[in-house]
Amino acid sequence: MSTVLQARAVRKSFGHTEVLSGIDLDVTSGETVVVLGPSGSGKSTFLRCINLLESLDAGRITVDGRDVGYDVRNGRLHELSPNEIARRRRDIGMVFQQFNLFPHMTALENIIEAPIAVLGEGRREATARAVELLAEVGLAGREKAYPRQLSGGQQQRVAIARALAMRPKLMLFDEPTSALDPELVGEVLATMKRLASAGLTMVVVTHEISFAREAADRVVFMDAGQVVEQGTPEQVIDNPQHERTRTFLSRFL
Ligand SMILES: Nc1ncnc2c1ncn2[C@@H]1O[C@H](COP(=O)(O)OP(=O)(O)OP(=O)(O)O)[C@@H](O)[C@H]1O
Repeated sequence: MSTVLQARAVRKSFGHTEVLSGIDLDVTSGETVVVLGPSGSGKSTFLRCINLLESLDAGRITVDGRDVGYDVRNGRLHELSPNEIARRRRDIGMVFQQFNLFPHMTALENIIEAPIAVLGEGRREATARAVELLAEVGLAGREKAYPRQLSGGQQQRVAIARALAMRPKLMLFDEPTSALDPELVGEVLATMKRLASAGLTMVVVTHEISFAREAADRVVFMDAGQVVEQGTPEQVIDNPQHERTRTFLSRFL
């Protein structure tokens, strides 16, 4: 299996506070990795570093062998041109807590916008793919719906389809269900489980332990900017080796 994501000794501080204290993580093609950890442990910051929304202070991140989070020449993200950032980000899809759909565009328009503008796909091709993707996320026939006409769970599934339309090599999910009403969480998790089973390479930050148990190939437990332990869901969730993992998990029992 080829390595899609490789993070090495990733460090990041905000002011004097070190939020990531040397993260190493490899994700192979087709793998679903769920990152668990207490609030403030650095999970979102790590995803944001992968997706060039934050610069690294030290370390290296590659996606599909290409440096993404760090300009090796000078180590400074803000010196990359917007075009260079867009180019490096192209292989990475990200789904946020808030769906961030364009409110004045239909579901279909939201999905086809970037493939046409960024990948240079033709409208016909992009539209055909968007129709397929909407079906894949359980929203067949909702092409013409505007975000306000959709539930939060449906909007989040459009956001997932929009990210998939860019044909990413890696998908990042940052607490994709935490802004949803409880009754809408299941439909989003079911979509994500289907994508995981279909072989999408995914890193998912979530507090949904049931999702980790059912969909993860590997669970990574982070605390205080470090990977404390990782392994299969059975290893990490059912037989945690570290006190910090046990304390965290005890909240969900
Ligand atoms: N842009 C920023 N400037 C300053 N501090 C930040 C910034 N972004 C994050 N932090 C701090 O970094 C720490 C880690 O935040 P992060 O969001 O990565 O944690 P998390 O594990 O994802 O938490 P949660 O589960 O609550 O989302 C927190 O103390 C947060 O306040």
